Amino acid sequence: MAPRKGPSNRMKKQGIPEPLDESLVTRKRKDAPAAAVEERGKKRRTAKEAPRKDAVINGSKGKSKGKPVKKLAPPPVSDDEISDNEADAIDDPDIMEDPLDGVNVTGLDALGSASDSDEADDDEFGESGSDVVDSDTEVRKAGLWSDDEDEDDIEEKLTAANIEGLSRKLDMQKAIEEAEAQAEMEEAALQTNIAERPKVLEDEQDEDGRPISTFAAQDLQLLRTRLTDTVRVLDDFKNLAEEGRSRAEYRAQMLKDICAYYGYSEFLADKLMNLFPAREAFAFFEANETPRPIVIRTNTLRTHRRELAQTLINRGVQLEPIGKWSKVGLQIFESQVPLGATPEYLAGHYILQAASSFLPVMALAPQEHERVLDMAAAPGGKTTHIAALMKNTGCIFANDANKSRAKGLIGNIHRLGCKNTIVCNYSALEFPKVMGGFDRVLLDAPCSGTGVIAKDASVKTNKTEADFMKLPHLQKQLILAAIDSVDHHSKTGGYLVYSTCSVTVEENEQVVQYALNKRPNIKLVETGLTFGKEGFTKIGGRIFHPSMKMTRRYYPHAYNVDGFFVAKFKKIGITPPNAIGANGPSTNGKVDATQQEEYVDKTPIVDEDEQEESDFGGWDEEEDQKYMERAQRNVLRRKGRDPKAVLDNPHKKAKQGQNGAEKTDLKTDAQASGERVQKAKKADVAAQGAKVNGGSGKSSGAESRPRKGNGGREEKVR
Ligand SMILES: C[S@@+](CC[C@H](N)C(=O)[O-])C[C@H]1O[C@@H](n2cnc3c(N)ncnc32)[C@H](O)[C@@H]1O
Repeated sequence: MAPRKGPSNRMKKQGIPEPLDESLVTRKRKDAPAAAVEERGKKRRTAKEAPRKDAVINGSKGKSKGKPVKKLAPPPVSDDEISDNEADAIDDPDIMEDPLDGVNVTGLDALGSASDSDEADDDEFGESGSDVVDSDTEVRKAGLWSDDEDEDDIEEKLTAANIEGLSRKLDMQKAIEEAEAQAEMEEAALQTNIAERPKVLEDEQDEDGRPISTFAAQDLQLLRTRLTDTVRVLDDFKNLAEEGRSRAEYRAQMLKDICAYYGYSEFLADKLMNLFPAREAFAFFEANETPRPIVIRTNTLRTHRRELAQTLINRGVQLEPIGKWSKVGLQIFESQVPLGATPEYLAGHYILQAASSFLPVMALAPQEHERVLDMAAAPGGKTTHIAALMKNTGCIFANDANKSRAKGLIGNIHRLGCKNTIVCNYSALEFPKVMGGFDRVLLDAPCSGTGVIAKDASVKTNKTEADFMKLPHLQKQLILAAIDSVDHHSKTGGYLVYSTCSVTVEENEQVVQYALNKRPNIKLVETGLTFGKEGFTKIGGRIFHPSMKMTRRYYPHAYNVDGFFVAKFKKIGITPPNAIGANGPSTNGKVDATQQEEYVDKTPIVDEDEQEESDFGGWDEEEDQKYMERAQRNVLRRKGRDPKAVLDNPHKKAKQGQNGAEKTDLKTDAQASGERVQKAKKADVAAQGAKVNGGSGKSSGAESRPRKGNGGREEKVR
């Protein structure tokens, strides 16, 4: 892969960033005009020309001066290379696939302290670990290497070994400061050049009433200027908007420019823009243009973080602890060796894992000797973290529906020395039927990957309305299966963590709300994570349960981590008999009298037709319907047909089947593929049911067996 141009976000310490400052924007689209490239080149040259501050670091000025900058190592071998056909719809946020690029720098802020459960005994860097970002040597030494005076010599050596990276860090800091100053000047000039109310909107409009742009989309500089102006206006509409112009017009302009500048489909850009105020939305899109830092997680089953850091530094890796919030993460600034092929990597001392992927496991907080289910586990970043936290005790069932990915999972489990883990290959929808009664369940759900666009830019254009119907539908089914796999009687646990690497409301709050609606026997609890934004309780006309505040959202522009969502539930009782779906722990020997009375429906959840509404209910079904209809109208419009004329056509209506299903070609792509998925799923479930039952082809019997606690009466099985 060609090296990235311009400084990378990887060099930034993970932490809460400065308020949006356009000067910090360093990376534009690859097709940016030559002027922009030239400008970046200048900045890089500035960085090189900036005087080094080696002496400030450790008094050994000149040590690294003149030392040829070695060619960087090839990209780390991804732990996720088995990912193949899943790539489209299912994103794996965990494994860093990008090559190391260029010099890496800048300060990390601690985002909070690691919870006790986060391998507390591995805190070799001490409390001051995060202070090492400071260029002051003394702080660095004390914080990074040890409090142990006997090890002064080693510390000295290590500090020297890391010196080149630190020196570059200072260079880069200086370059950034200069770039900031320059941008401030530009901004000031811009402010004086433009009228008080910037002229952003064109007078001409298209047939939809949207402004027509007078310059070509490839005029990126102009586009960017208009974008920042529009953001400014939306930020201070009262004072900056042109007279007679509405907020909607500015928003439409911004949407158009976001699509042109960053290359998003209008559909996705709109969805993402709706999550934030204009300024923050801009910061989000901007952050998606730069990769996140390379991070490795120390495998505490094999080594300690300090030991690992020492070894890697000796190999020419520049690194730092990730921040106070994790005691096992190391941020890599630069490496002379391929991180996916070092002896330590091969010996399983670490795994390349995105920082935000630590979070769901930290929230899960698995305890020693517990029984844990990781429902969608491949390639195993989180499973192996769970195993480490459990110190290889208890038992983890690591499941993934994708066989080839499950093979990679096995590879990682072996490499990292997890001995308490059993790998299985079911659709997680089957899980209450396969087995249940888990102390804790992690559902790191398949998702659209809108949190990892920096890693996979194809998400910008390849996600459709259909995806945002199919995926939430699957996620809703999975979360019910997950809940029903938890043992609410667990003495130590009874928890479920739901996570995605997506930032959309449909895949997060809506799924959580759905679970709360369908399972009154669960409640949201605090995640225990020390940073992260609260989940939405209200957005775009949707209202969620107040406890949604306890869920956590992570954004690239806010924390320099992949976009992520984490929710933690506690199961507080049996699933009531009228609940939709399954509930059925009985295989761990923990069945008691109460459970005997429990409604046990081990049927995989394949349909949601019969769902009742609740206080917050109604929105899921109606909402889905609304989207379906909108999608249908859009498809017709795209085909150049008038949706009103077609959809209200009595002839078409007459063609509808008895159940109201559309039998004409009016079905949207979304509907058609949704149905195909349902059919395939049913077939798959049937086949897997056969597999579970020894390949006899018979069902488990759950479908025909009278339900317990129901007076022998047959429950309706979907
Ligand atoms: C986000 S990735 C999981 C990443 C993993 N937890 C980790 O930390 O390495 C989602 C996974 O869900 C799996 N998956 C998709 N549908 C599934 C289903 N119905 N049952 C189980 N796993 C499924 C995919 O194969 C994919 O590996």
